Amino acid sequence: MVNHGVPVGAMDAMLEATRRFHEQATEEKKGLYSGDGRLKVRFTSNVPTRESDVGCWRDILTCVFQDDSLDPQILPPVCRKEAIEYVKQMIKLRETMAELLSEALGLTSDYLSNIECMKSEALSCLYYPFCPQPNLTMGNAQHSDPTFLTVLLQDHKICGLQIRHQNQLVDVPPVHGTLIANIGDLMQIISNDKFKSVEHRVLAQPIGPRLSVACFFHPSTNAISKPFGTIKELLSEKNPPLYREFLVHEYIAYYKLNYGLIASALPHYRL
Ligand SMILES: O=C(O)CCC(=O)C(=O)O
Ligand SMILES: [Fe+2]
Repeated sequence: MVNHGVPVGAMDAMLEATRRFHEQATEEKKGLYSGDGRLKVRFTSNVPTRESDVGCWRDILTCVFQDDSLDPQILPPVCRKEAIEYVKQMIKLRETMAELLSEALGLTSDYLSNIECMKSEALSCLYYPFCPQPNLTMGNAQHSDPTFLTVLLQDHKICGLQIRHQNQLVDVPPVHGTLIANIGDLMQIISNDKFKSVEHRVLAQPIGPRLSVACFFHPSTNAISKPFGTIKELLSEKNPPLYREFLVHEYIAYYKLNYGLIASALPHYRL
């Protein structure tokens, strides 16, 4: 868990703003309801569209800050100020994390920043309502994130998040004022398995609502159009690439198509 100076006030305000958005009347939210992943701001709910889809017990407000920016006017007024401030803090944290992760890989500290693999943020403001039959569903099916890095802010009153550790699912009890940094699949690929993405899930529960805000870091517009592959500097005769090159949007499309059916798209890209 890390917190490099993100004010606790900005974190609490973001969770409260998430609650405010979701607890509005349906009339207020329905204009943003859409399954069109190209929209920068959209509201989605638990509606599987195919028979094989896994439905999850939660609603999501997604706000995409492509290249670190988003027109404030399209953000819902009930959470506009808080989301802008929170993303500002996430960008600062991203800069620190990019340096630390570059150095941990034995690269120059500006390496990950230069390849712009985390230069955009998709803020996912999650609301898991009270569930009357929690044994029949999940809050979030088991998965690893198809991102480079995820910074997760979770409700400090209600548990539910579990990660897979040594083949067992273990609870991650929330601690007020802390954030969780999860390596995503795409970082695992470019680091040639030096960093490992973490599988996790969220239980549906007979208490609620549980709130969380995930900040998914993905590439800049410039970087996202080209294929990514293992960082060349990490390769040698003894360390051949373990994965084939990938286009980020293809990776995400494969992940979405199989959400809930497989935990990770990594094996699909393994050489
Ligand atoms: O709500 C949480 O704590 C986790 C959410 C999550 O894993 C995701 O949205 O990818
Ligand atoms: Fe996740």
